[in-house]
Amino acid sequence: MENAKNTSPFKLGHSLNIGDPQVIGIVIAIFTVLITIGFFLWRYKKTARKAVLLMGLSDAGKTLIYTQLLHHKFVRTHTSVKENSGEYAFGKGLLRIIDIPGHERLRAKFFDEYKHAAKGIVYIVDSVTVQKDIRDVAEFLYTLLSDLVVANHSLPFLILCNKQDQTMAKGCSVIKSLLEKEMNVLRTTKSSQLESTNETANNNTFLGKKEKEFEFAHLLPVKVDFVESTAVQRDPEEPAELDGLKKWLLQIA
Ligand SMILES: Nc1nc2c(ncn2[C@@H]2O[C@H](COP(=O)(O)OP(=O)(O)OP(=O)(O)O)[C@@H](O)[C@H]2O)c(=O)[nH]1
Repeated sequence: MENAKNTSPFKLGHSLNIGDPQVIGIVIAIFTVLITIGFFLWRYKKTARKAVLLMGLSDAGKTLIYTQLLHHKFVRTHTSVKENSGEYAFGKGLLRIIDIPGHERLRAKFFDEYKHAAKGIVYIVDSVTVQKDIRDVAEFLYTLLSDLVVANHSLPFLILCNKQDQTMAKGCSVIKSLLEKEMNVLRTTKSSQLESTNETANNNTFLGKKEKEFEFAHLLPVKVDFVESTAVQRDPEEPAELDGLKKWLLQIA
């Protein structure tokens, strides 16, 4: 009994023997636990959701909004074939803004690549052509909203009604009701397509409340907000009008 007391590795003073295999075992165990915790913290930081995806049809203004937000300047843009990614810092906060190409053949691939890092999605709409392109605008939005990652993480959406400097631009409330009407139609066609082919959806294809007209408010806990923007400067000395977008970014950060 006396012997056991003296060899206890927890007893400081004369009984702590560094070469004791028991002590070595404990030290190795502590190191292993610390390294494992460190590794998980590092992985968590690396994969933490801090990206905001700029999405929408081609020509909506994503790349110009990206450059105005990050570099505060107007640039002549071209159809993007790859993503732009950069850090948007404000106060103590930091978000990664990712401008995803709007081209039909590219957008799904980029969305799949970045959706796991997304903290929110900005869906940019060309307010001039929205009525003419309503089917495509609504269909792409429907695809994004019914994605499982969006639903599981309740990712917030901002519908950004861009190009408000144009006289033919529709306002936010008109765009919202145009989209709600079209989403309603899409929802019916998508559910009957599924029924007729006897397929089971691999995502939440039914959006909103059954037996009710489609409303964005019914998507909660996925919150969908609408604001207006103008990404070109009306006057070269004046900044672009992106205040609504900036406020929303602050809210979700
Ligand atoms: N008048 C006006 N033009 C804008 C505005 N925002 C963007 N544009 C113009 O719209 C065109 C398309 O803008 P982009 O930023 O390239 O569009 P995009 O959404 O990135 O397009 P993709 O790269 O094809 O996905 C450019 O000529 C822009 O200068 C705006 O607020 N007002």
